[in-house]
Amino acid sequence: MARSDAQTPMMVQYHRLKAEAGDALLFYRMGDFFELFFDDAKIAAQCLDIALTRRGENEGAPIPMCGVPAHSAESYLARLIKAGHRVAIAEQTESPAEARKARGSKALVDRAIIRLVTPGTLTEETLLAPASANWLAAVARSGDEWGIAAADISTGRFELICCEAGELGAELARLSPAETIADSPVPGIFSAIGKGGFDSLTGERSLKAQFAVTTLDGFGAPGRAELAAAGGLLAYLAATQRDAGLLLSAPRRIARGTHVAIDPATRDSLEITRSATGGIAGSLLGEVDRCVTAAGRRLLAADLSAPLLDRAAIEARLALVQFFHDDQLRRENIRDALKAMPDIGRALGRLVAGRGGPRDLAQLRDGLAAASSLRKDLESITPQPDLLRQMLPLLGGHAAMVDRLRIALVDSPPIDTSKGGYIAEGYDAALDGLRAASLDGRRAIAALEARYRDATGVASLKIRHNAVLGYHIEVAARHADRLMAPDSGFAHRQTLAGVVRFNSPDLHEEAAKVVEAGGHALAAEAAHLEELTKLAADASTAITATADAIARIDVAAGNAARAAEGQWSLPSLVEHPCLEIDGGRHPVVEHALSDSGERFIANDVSLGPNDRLWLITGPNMGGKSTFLRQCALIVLLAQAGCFVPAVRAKVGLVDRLFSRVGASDNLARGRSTFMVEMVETAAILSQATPNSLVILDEIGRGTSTYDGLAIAWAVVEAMHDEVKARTLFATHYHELTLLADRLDSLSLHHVRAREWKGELVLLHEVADGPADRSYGIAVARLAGLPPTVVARARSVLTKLEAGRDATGGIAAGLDELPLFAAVDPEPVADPLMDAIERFEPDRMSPREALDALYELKRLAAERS
Ligand SMILES: Nc1ncnc2c1ncn2[C@@H]1O[C@H](COP(=O)(O)OP(=O)(O)OP(=O)(O)O)[C@@H](O)[C@H]1O
Repeated sequence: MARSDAQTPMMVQYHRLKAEAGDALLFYRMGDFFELFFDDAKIAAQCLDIALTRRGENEGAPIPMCGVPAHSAESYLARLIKAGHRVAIAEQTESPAEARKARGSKALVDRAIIRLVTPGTLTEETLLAPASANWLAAVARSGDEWGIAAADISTGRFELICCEAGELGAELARLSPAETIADSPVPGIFSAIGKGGFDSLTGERSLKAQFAVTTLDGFGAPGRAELAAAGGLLAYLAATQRDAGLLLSAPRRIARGTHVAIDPATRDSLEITRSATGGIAGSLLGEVDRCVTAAGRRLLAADLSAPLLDRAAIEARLALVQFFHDDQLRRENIRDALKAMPDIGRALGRLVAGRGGPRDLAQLRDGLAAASSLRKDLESITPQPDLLRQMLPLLGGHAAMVDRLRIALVDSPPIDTSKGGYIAEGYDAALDGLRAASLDGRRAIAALEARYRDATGVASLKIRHNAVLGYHIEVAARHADRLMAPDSGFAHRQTLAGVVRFNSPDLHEEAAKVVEAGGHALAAEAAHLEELTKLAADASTAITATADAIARIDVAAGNAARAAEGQWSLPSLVEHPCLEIDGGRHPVVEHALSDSGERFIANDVSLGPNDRLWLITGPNMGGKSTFLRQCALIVLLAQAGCFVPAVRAKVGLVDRLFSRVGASDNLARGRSTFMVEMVETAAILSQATPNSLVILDEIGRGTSTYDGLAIAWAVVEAMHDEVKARTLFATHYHELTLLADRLDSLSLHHVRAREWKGELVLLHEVADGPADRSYGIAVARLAGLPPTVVARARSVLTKLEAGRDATGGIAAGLDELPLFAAVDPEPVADPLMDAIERFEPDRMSPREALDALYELKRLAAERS
């Protein structure tokens, strides 16, 4: 793409803009199209499945080109962004006529990049998923602290988060950003490079400027890492949005300890907002969601992604759910009212970004009016839960704006604003006058048409309008002679196959009136649109608060509906570490079973200080994994402020939630399955606290039996003696049940099964005590393993069991092993210390001493 001397001025301009766009695809506006050239064209043509053509030459080679119509560019943009591209939009900043006037007849139209469209900076309805937040996250580091600044400019949410390196993954996983940026790649996190500004001083300055404040104390005095991240974020937003406005609420500082820490592996394993296959269907979110607004769905996803730690805050949410749960009629009335509400948060986002239109204003008008009547409905009900009482005032207060929008806008404004017609009659007398003049002119033109038909005797004569000729008279070619006569009063304009077009002084005069009045009317409407948009933007804080309150009511009413539908119950929360669930169910598995006409068996759990580790054995397919996960999901739902699928649940608040499945396939991350399992287990052992809930499903199964059992054994001991978290541990290693004799707070449980007339019956019931047998071969038979193989397996098993009985099995003597805590930790190899001990300075030449120094530096670097 090097420039050649023979480049046209247009190509020179193109290359300048492309250099500015960097790795973004350049949409280069040419008339009614956005064109892409060179490699950009090849990428876009393939991604969009559109024709790749050629245009002119560059250095002797044809230039690949493809284009998309400007009026439908959004749908193409959506596909490119979804495929992971960024797009720079280069618009014409003057009309061809202006260019000619300013710089001569051959002047090139000026173009400039007006916006960089990236996944994290979208505001258009067509580019966003209605039910998902669209976060842009900037990550920065200061010393040992990491900061995240995250903004969703489609609704204005803005968060600042401070965390340690180990928590960064969990915090980002909570947000699940559409785009993550940093000033250099962050290990373990896929991040694009931002546009600079990642330092705390810039961050402080930019925040103060953005919110027009002189101190950041009002924002909770963010630390250096958060400020640096905010600096990077605001610089990126400025670079991508250019001159567009920015909807940003004051930053909410997410203090440490606000949310239950849930790392990415646990999120995947519990399928919280996304199922293993990637969609919402089959996830917890999909199963809980009964919201009727998109904003409600976004809030519910955020709630489930970040369960709370503060009991009062959770109970406030629960009280609101109960308020709707207890009165079905009230709930359904409110949900009906909510259903009709437009997404005012996102409409506001578009308006503030300068990409909104009269339709967005109409959405504000209708949404804010509906919010105010919702307030009236709710106000009349007593008693009200605290959260509702706090939110009610936020639903109103927009009467003046609603009134103004009501009189200013037509009922349902057109999508295409280029022809006007969105400002209502009676709002502006001058506009009405212009419209009347334009209408009079058009009437006069219609009258002219009738007059000319009479005068010429051509009944098919028409007065038409097009972009090139404006108003003109058109007759079929065979009648043209009558108008061609020099004294006819008509002036010839154009002859086409079949028709001939004319002008006349009267028509010219009337047309000028119409065009002038129409142009002025359009300009007047545009001015009103701008003014009304500003009015909305100025009230953005209050409108956002209304949007948030509506979403919270929708989430609570939806959860109440879900609870009523599935007989879910109000959980009780306590501060001490316990977990008591009667009749708990796994909502997703229950749903799947009911679809196939089967019944889910509810199960109980009871963990407390003296019984905090349950070791669960039982056959494959017996329901161990389901039981483990349902316990975690019930805790998660409870702390998110939702009712839970159980008859009764008492939840001691959990600070961290961990869920690990042994040797799950994770080749995508480039590690062996067993390695992943061990890395994740190590993370739990180092991060879980006595207030955590840990779920370990067949840890240790990814290696040889001896190694696996040894690891599982040691992990159980460590969980019990050191970590002391509430733990559910499912295993096939029956040998682990020996631990029950030694570990006081460990108890044995199993999922029940029976063999009946040679058939295995899985009861899916969790009962006390160890499983009597593993039933592995019976399950294999159930799965259709050939009878010969099953028979052979049985005889091998009999032999193995005989050997086990004779020797005491692979765990023989393990119960006499001293406790984990009493075992000396394995000495850790330290090459640096080894080297220091090996060197003998008295025997070294200066050269050897220098080499030794270099080696020490190298070893020290490896260690850090
Ligand atoms: N409580 C239950 N009631 C009814 N059916 C259940 C229940 N729990 C599990 N199931 C059914 O059993 C299947 C297997 O459950 P799950 O995966 O939990 O078993 P598992 O014991 O963990 O098996 P494995 O040891 O092979 O991993 C589920 O897909 C579901 O269809």
